[in-house]
Parts: sequence; C-alpha cells; structure tokens
Amino acid sequence: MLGKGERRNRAEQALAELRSVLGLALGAAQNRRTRAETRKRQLEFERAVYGMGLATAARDSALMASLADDPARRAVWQRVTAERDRNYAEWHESGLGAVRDVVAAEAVGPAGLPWEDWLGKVGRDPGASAPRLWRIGSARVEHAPPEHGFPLAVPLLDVGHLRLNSVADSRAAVDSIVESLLVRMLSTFVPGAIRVHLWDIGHLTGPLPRLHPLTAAGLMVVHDPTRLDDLLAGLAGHIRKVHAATLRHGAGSLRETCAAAGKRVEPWQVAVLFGNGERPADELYRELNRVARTGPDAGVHLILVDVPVAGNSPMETVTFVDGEHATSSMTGPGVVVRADAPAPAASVSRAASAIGEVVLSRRGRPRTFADLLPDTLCQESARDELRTPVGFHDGAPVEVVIGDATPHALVAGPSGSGKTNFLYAMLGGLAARYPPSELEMYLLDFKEGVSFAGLTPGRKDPSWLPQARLVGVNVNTDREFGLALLRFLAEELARRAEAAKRQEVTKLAELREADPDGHWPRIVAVIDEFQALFGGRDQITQQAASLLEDVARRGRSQGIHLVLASQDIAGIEAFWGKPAVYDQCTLRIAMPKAKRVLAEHNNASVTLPRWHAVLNHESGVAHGNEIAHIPDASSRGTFDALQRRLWEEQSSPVPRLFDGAHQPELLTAAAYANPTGPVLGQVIDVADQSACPRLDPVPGRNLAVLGTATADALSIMESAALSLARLHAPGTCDFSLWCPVASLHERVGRLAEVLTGLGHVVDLRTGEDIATLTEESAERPRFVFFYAVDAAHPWLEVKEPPLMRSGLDRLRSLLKNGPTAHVHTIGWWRGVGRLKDTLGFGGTDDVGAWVALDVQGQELNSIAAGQLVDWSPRPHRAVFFDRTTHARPQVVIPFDTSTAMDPS
Ligand SMILES: Nc1ncnc2c1ncn2[C@@H]1O[C@H](COP(=O)(O)OP(=O)(O)OP(=O)(O)O)[C@@H](O)[C@H]1O
Repeated sequence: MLGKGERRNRAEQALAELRSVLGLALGAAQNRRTRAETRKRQLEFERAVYGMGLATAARDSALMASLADDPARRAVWQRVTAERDRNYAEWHESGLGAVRDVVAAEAVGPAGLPWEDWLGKVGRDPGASAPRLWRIGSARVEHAPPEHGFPLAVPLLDVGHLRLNSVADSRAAVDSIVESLLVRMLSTFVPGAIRVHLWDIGHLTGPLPRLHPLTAAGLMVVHDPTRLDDLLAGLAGHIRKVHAATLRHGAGSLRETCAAAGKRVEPWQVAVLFGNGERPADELYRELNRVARTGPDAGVHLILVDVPVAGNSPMETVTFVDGEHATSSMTGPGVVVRADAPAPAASVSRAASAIGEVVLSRRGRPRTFADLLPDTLCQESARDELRTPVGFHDGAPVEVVIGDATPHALVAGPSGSGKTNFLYAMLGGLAARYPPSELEMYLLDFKEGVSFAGLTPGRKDPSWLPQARLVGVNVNTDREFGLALLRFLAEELARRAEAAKRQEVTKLAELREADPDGHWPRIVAVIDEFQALFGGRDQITQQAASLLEDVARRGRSQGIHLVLASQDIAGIEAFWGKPAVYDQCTLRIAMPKAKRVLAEHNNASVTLPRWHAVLNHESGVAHGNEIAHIPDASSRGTFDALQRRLWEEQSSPVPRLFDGAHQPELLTAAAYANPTGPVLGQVIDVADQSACPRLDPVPGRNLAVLGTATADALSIMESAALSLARLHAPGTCDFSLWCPVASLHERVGRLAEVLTGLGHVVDLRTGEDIATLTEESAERPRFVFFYAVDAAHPWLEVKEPPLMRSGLDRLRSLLKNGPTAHVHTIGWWRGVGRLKDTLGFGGTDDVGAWVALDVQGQELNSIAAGQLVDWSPRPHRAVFFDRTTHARPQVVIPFDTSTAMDPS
C-alpha cells in the first residue's frame, strides 16, 4: 500500500508531466500561429506591392522605412525585386525587341513612324485594308531606364475601339493621343477614306481645333453636344448599309472587293466622343453599345474619352493615373504609358488643310452633265432594269436604279431646290443609255410653266427627245389630263398583264424573252407636282388616287414606272390611310430641305448642300442614304444638246405635246383633217382626239351649246360648221346660219362667206325671217346653226293666224322631226333654263348631245340622262355629253378657229 505522501508525490509528478506536455503543445500552437501571422503579413505585403507596382512601392518612403524593422517583409521585398529583375532581364533580352519589331511591322507608315516622316504628305493608300496597329504613345516597364521604352500601338480600323479615361490634369495628354491618332489615320489613306465625327458633351466647337480645316471638306463633322442620338443613329445606319452591301457582294471583304473592282469603298467612320465620365442615358447607352459591338465589321470605330461602355466589344483602354502617366489594357499594370509629344500645331493644321483640299478639288473638279453620259448612246437593254448615274460623290458616280426592286420614285424638295434639274439629269442619263425601243417616257408637269415642253419640237428647235411619247405642260387646271395619263397607264398595264398571262410568265423580263419580237419597252411616267392631281374633293381626286395606287401596285412587274415629284409630300390628303403608293415608291430622292420623303428619323436632307440630293433605294431609311452632287442639267448646252444628238441618231415619232395654256388650232386637229361629224373641241386625253359626235338620221341628233362664254361658243359653232363642210362635198348638203344678235352678225357673216367659198349653199338669216323657219327638208342633209336661240324667242313666240302656230312651234317640230330627215340643229342657248324654254315640256330628248361652257354641273344634271355632272366652269374649257355614246361627260377644249376662218 502506498503511503499518503507517496500518493501526493505521484499526483504532483503526473500533474507536472501533464503541465509540461500541455505547455509543449501550447507552445507549438503559438509558434505555428506566429508563423502563420507572419506569412499572412508577407502575403498582404506582396499583394499590396504588386497592386501598387514595384516602382511605386519603392517610391513610398513610409513603406520602405517599415522594412527596416520587419525582416519578414524585407525578405518578401528582396524576393519580389529579385524575381522582377530576373524576369525583366529575360524580357529585356528577348521581349523588348520582339515588341518593337511587331510595332514596326504592323504600324507601318504614318500608323507608326514619327510625325516628322510623314506629316503634311497626303496619303496614297486606297484603303483596301488597314494597318493592324496604330501607335498611341510609348511605354516602359516601371523601373526600366528610359532607353528601354517601347512604342505602344493599338489595333483599331476593322478591329475595335479605343477608350481613354482621364484624370483632372491629363486632358492635354488625352487630346494629344486622339489628335495624333486621327492625323495618323488621315495621312495614311487617300483623302476621303476616313471620316471623323466629333462629339463633345461640354462644347460645341471645342476639341481638336487643329483638325477643323477638315470640316470644310466634310471629312470631319462636329456634332451638336445635345444630339448624341443623331450621331449614333447615323453610325447605326452606316453599319446597316455596309452590312446590306456586304450581303449583296456575298462572301469576302466588301472593302477588298470594291477596291479590286475600282468601285467606291465606304470610308471608315471614326467617331470621337468626349464625355464626362458619366454613363449616358439608358437608350443612348444601349445604342452606343450596339454601335460598339457591330461597328468594327462595318468600319465604324469609336474613340471614347471618359465615356463608359459595356465590356462586350473589342476595345483597348488607356487609363491615366496622373497628368502624364497612364496604364493600358495592352500592357497591364507595371508598365507606364505616356502620350507622344504632339506635333507642332501649325503643321497639323496645314496637313489637315492639305487633306481637305484634295477632297474639295476632287469633288469640285467640274463634274458636268456630260460626265453622266456613256461613250456611245443608246446601247443598253432595259430588260431587267433602268440604271443611270445622276450625280457624283467625291468624284465617283452615284446611280439611280429603276427596276423590280425599286419600281417607282418619289422626288421631293421645296421650290428652287433643283427637283426639275434632277429630273432632267435622270431623264438625260436614261435617254442616253436606252433607245426608244427600250424606254418610253410620259412627262407631265402640273406646275405653271413649260418645263418639259422643250422635249417636243418647238419653233426655235425642231428636235425632240426620241424616248418621249407624251409631254403635258400647264396642266395645273386640267387635272383630267393627269387622270387620262393614269388611265392610259392602267390600260397599258392590263395589256401587258394579258400578254404575260398568255405567255404564262409574270415579269417584263420574262415576257420579253417569251415574245422577243414584241414591243415591250419600259415606261417611265414622270408627274411633277403630282399632288395637284389631288387638289379637289371631287371625283377626279378619288379616281386619281385609286388609279395611281393600282398603277403603283401592278406596274412593278410590268415595267411601268412612276416618278412622282412634289414640293410637299405631307400635304397630300388623298393618301391619308392609303399608304400603298408611298410603300411602292421604294426609290426616294430628297433635295435639300425636303420634308417627309425619307423615313421619319432620317434627316439627311436637312444638312444637304445646294445642288445635292439624297438618293435612297431603301424606302428612305437612313442606311440607304447616298449623297450626290447633281450637275446642272437644265442650262443651255446640257440636256438640250443631248436631245439634239439623240434626235439626229435615233428615229422616232414626234411626241405629243399637250399644253393647257394653249388653245389648239382647229386646222391642226387630226379629226378636222378627216371629220366624221361636227368637230367640237379637243378632248383632254393622252391621244390627240376631238369630240366629234355622229349625226345619223335618227331622232335626237341635235346639239346644244350652252352658256354665255361667247368666244368659246362661237368657236364651237364654227368648228362644227367647218368640219361638216369638209365632211360633205359641195352641193351634197345645205347650211342654215341664223343669228338674231346684231353684235355677232359680222362673225356669222364671215362663217357664211367661208362656207360659200368652200362651195356650199348657205341660208343666212339675221332678222325676223328666222321665225319663218321651215320645219324640215328631206332632199339632202341640212345643218341649222342657230345662234343665241333665246334671243330670237320674241320673234319665235309670235303666233300667226289662222292656225295660230308660232315660230317656236315650228322650231320644236324641227328639233323633233328634223334629224330623221337628216336635218340637224346645232343651237346655242345662253343657259340651261333657256334651252328648256325652247324645248318645252317633254322636249329634252330632242337634243341628244350638248356642250356646256360656263354652266355649273348641277344645272346640267337634268339634261344628262341621270348622270351626276361633276363640273365647275373654267375659261376655255367645256364639258361635252352625248347621251348615245357617253357613260360620263368629257372635258374638251374649244379650238382656236381664227386661221381656219381666214378666207385667204
Ligand atoms: N445641280 C444644279 N446645278 C446648277 N444649277 C442648278 C442645279 N439644280 C438647279 N439649278 C438651277 O436652279 C434653279 C431652280 O432649279 P429647279 O427648277 O430644278 O428647281 P425646282 O425644285 O424644280 O423648283 P420649282 O419647283 O420652283 O420649279 C434653276 O434655274 C436651275 O437651273
């Protein structure tokens, strides 16, 4: 048994052992902890040092001082600096040279060389492809000596964008990077290959003043600080346009394809945006990111200064840390980037001016109407389309295409903006390419004036445009003529559709192939100031709107093309709710300041210089814009000289001229040369036709002239009499000329003389003997021309005993029974009421045809066989209705009879 003391000893021993073991364990833990803490401190230190960069850390005196009494940190510092020195030695050995070589190889010419080597020389590279790198400054590993610096270059054109983040006093360095980068690009390529857009949230004219000489040539556009949206929309439009063109070209780079074909290459668009570090509003920010994402493939590039963007587009970033030093995404931390010193201001300005001048002189090289014409005239086939240059952009021709995809054109511009001149340029270009067998033109001008009249033979110039078939001028009051043209086109359309159906084809090109001997030219119908067609709230407007819609819809495939020009597209009420005509006019041409002709947000016409036009084959959406200078096509020696050449070389029938301001001469009317009845006036129609009712021996074949417009009434009476005198050989008919009005006797007497001179027998009465008229005579045709019938009523109403029959009774009997015996009365009443007085109750049927002058439409309804007559009188126009042949009244122009009435 152990004693008590022994037990205590053992216990104390065990306790001591336990304490010692515990003490050991605790000590080890303490040590481990101390070590871990030291390690942690070292790692944090290492991270901080890497974070700030070794060079900065070395400059941090507090940090360096802390190393003295902290061996653990000191060890870290020694290790990382040793590691750095080892790495740097390696990089200096092989990397530095490699970087310099790459930049030298890829940033060639002005893209990389010092400005002394190139500034002021105009670039020659046509821009089929771009250098892969562009120098923006120099860089150096933080602690490396200056001679170990290397050039810093970024990829840009066709690759991505550049973003610059500034600090308070780095603006000069930022501007220097931007300016020298732009000058490098502008000096690399032929002037015009780079377009610069400048937007500065803070200024209207501020940044990059030395580049401003570029603005005069349009190579740089300074955008409104409040309209970033317009700028982005313009860039987005450009991107869509290039993508569309790339699709058309199929595979391969558009730039290279175009350059190889000697065609115009779309210039790169470089947009420099100076922001204030704040994110633009949501919509703008989205649009900016869209442009950033999709721009590079379309040659659209951004240089963003303090403008935040999303990180999902190809972009290099330079971030300034102080006024002069920056880091870059190309080189990472630990490499200091500095901007190159800017080139002297005066040299930059001079270089910019020189570049601008090349563009101006190239553009300004007199491009004339003659430059629109091909070497040999009229050699093209219109089978698939019509195509001609109409103007120039930077010296390259800009074309208009009219075909299945762009069947119709809408041309708009305020008065004096050059619409008519544009039409001449286009028609001239087309006429010079397509012979009359391939192209026919119908030209209508609702403006006052004679703009297209020169296309037909005139007194001074006997030539005409061989492709012109019809020219209508001064038709502003004769909207019926416009309607007639549309009807004509609709009929031609139906004829072509019918032929196509017979041949089992659908398009003009196929029809031409199926029927090679047929005459299937493309038809271009130009209607200038076409809105005049819709100038009233009447049947003409309604009919014109629906005919135009029909022609626009169906003309596309049948080679019938409309060119509609107007000062103000917006004002055409008749089209509201009828967008088909607009929709079909996929070719839009906007003259400077034209409104509404392009798509809603496409404002390209607003800033258009004089004598330029926006041509847009994409229904006016912005990406379809092509801007062209239109040469003068309307002065002497331009279109007229071409017309003369064409007229001498191409045989073609004379086009018809319809001049609404000109009364046609009876002697020149086709119907007068070969009459089939009394010729009353010229019908307003596409074909040269006259109103010429037949006077068959059947009831009702009398004719009334109605109204007080004396000159026109006399002209109608004379035209009728003279044409009947030509229709019937002398001695085969008789004429009665009765006129109760003294002031007209001289004129009626002259007609009697002319008829007598032609060998006819004339019964001329000017007094009361009119009342003793004979009712009929059946021996041979007799034509009674009864002037101002109502003025003879006092005589006619006298009743004679014993039968108490009056002259009026005999006249009524003459009208009723005469025609069947070939006695026809052509009477003039000075109003509808007066005609009815003469005819009496139930006599209306005895006058089967009438011509009304200054009589309102509603007065005529009662004698128009149930027709509603839509007619408002106007000078020198009449409305003619023959109930036996007409569905609706026809507007006619009374002839000028002066020459025909001249007995000499
Ligand atoms: N591209 C051009 N170059 C030189 N002169 C031009 C050009 N375009 C038009 N002009 C001249 O400007 C004037 C007006 O042009 P034009 O008659 O074509 O305008 P418009 O828009 O048709 O005007 P309006 O509707 O009033 O007739 C004419 O004297 C014409 O010769």
